[in-house]
Amino acid sequence: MSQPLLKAEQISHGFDTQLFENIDFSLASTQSAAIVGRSGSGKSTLLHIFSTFIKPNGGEVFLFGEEIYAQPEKAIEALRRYDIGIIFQFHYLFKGMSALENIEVATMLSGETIDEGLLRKLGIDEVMEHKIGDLSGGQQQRVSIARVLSKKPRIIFADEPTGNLDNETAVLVMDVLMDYIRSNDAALLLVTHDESMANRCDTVYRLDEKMLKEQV
Ligand SMILES: Nc1ncnc2c1ncn2[C@@H]1O[C@H](COP(=O)(O)OP(=O)(O)OP(=O)(O)O)[C@@H](O)[C@H]1O
Repeated sequence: MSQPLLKAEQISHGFDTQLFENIDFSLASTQSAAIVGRSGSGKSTLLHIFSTFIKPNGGEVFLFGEEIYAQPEKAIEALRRYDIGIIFQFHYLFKGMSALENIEVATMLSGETIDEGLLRKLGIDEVMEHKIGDLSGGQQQRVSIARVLSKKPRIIFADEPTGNLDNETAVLVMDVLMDYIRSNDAALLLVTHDESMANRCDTVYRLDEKMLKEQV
């Protein structure tokens, strides 16, 4: 098998109390994985650790073969800009700008072009000229997903990407994410409370009692 895009070894972390200990994880290209678990178990924290945002108290995280937290901040910023796609609960769209301008910011920074087909698939092609502040929460969520995919990341980290969406739109967004990783040799790591979305991934892990266990 090819080298994993993401590999984590012996990850331990906590704030006031220890959240998890000695977690090993890996994800190869075209693979998808979901992390489920009760609220407060540390799923989002683990996702932040895997995606360059929190240096763990113990262990190492390798993205594309390089240990993230051993690299200078500039290299970490370049990873965020070009190679990883982040769909988090609070999507960082510029409210005063149009949907199109928001996506253009990402494509200009990464040197990619906007994929019109993707906008159509997400059902947002007709709201591209609208200001973000005039769109519904679900539309904003889909603009933020289009923005992430338009920069052609090699790995996508998503925290409740379908949280704001009705079931039909959630299914559509999962279809788009799955198509994307297959056709771009990318990978998807998802944190969700929605078991039906989790079950669409190749592997589902449960974070429980400080451990990450594959759910069978
Ligand atoms: N920066 C921080 N400083 C202190 N405590 C934090 C910080 N971030 C998270 N925590 C705490 O760590 C615990 C785990 O939080 P986290 O958001 O990772 O859980 P989660 O499993 O994703 O929860 P949910 O399913 O509700 O989103 C919580 O008790 C939270 O309050």
